[in-house]
Amino acid sequence: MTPPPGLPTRRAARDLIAATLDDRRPLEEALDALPGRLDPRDRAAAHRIAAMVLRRLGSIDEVLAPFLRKEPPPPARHALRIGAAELLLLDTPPHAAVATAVTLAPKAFAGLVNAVLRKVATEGPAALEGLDAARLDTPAWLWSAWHAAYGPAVRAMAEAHRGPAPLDLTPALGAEPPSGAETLPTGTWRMAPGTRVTDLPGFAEGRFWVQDAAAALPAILLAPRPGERIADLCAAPGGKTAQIAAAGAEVTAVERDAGRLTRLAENLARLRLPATLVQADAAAWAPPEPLDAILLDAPCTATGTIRRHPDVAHAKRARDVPAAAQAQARLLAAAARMLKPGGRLVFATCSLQPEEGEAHLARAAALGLEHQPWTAADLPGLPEGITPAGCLRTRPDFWAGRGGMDGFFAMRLRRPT
Ligand SMILES: C[S@@+](CC[C@H](N)C(=O)[O-])C[C@H]1O[C@@H](n2cnc3c(N)ncnc32)[C@H](O)[C@@H]1O
Repeated sequence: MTPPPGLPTRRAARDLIAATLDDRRPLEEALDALPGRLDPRDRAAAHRIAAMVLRRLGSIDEVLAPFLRKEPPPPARHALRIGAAELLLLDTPPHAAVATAVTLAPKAFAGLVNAVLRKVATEGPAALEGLDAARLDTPAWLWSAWHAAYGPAVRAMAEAHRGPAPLDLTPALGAEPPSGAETLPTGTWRMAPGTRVTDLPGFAEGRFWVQDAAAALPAILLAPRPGERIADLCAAPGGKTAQIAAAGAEVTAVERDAGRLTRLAENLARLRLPATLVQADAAAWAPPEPLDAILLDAPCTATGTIRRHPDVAHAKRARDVPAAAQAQARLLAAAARMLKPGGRLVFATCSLQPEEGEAHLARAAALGLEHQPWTAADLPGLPEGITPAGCLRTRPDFWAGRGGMDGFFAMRLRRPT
């Protein structure tokens, strides 16, 4: 049996939870901010604990509720959450889980944390079993929005968020999959959750890049052709730029954030793929001449990525959706002006909210763009991903038995000749 993680791990886990829940910072950013001296294994273990707390927050708080007479301050609450997650969900030996959570709590709350976690150790498993976890672990506004959009499938969607996501890779042309990879029907290589991409043979040589199976679909459906002039708007970290460049098109990647554009440049250098890089607001940028095609992967609430980023469920609020949709509409209008007559545009978001997906069909029509629906034949590996209206709509519960996929929306538009 692997020894339970120690105190530095739990301290780091608490810092990650506090950063995401109290300061509403992205988990990835909080991970980057952990002390550099932290051992990589401690860092990975802290990430695992924090991700579990964030995935199962509603259930964990519900199990704790009967043992708390009043709300403890956040540092004590987070120590309790970590202890409960370890006791109930992470198979940590009870004495280790309780003892480290007690040390983690502010001194004045050590007794409370000790008493509550001892009760959780004995009564918690049965209490957890009786809960409606899918519902409790999904913020209420997301549950109702998804229920309105997808009906009873909301339950399977919520259940898909319960476990860690696999590592998905898009292969470079002619590359062979690493051992242990499952090749999915749409061409993605899938590795077990927790696989470190940098440890895989072929990583440094640029034989693949990290990209969720669903995130690979918009560029596949754009069907870039050699020699076409294509802009990838909102491009970093560059998964879709790489797909377009690998198809032989002349791609210009437009990204507003300088740091993220640097990451995109590093990724393309590793993959030995060419692209013109532009740091600009895509809504204000104009190409030197009208384009054959555009991929607009617009910034969004990212509610389709909760299985990879459990912090998103807690960071976003209902009011973020109309704000994101408005920014997307502005980018869509700008993109429409960049196309040559007959040029095509794939608009995509990794959101499950229809306001950031299907609702843009009407906006596109108002801009004078024609919708060019896809059919199931355009996506042979995943016919269920094409809606009756001819858009791409994936959900986290698709391919549930194989590890799921991100929620994505995409539609294809054409500027009339
Ligand atoms: C959803 S991510 C794009 C993922 C990327 N297409 C890929 O496949 O790797 C959105 C990106 O858009 C960038 N962004 C947001 N607003 C932008 C704007 N107005 N102009 C250009 N880039 C923008 C963000 O910095 C972020 O890197």
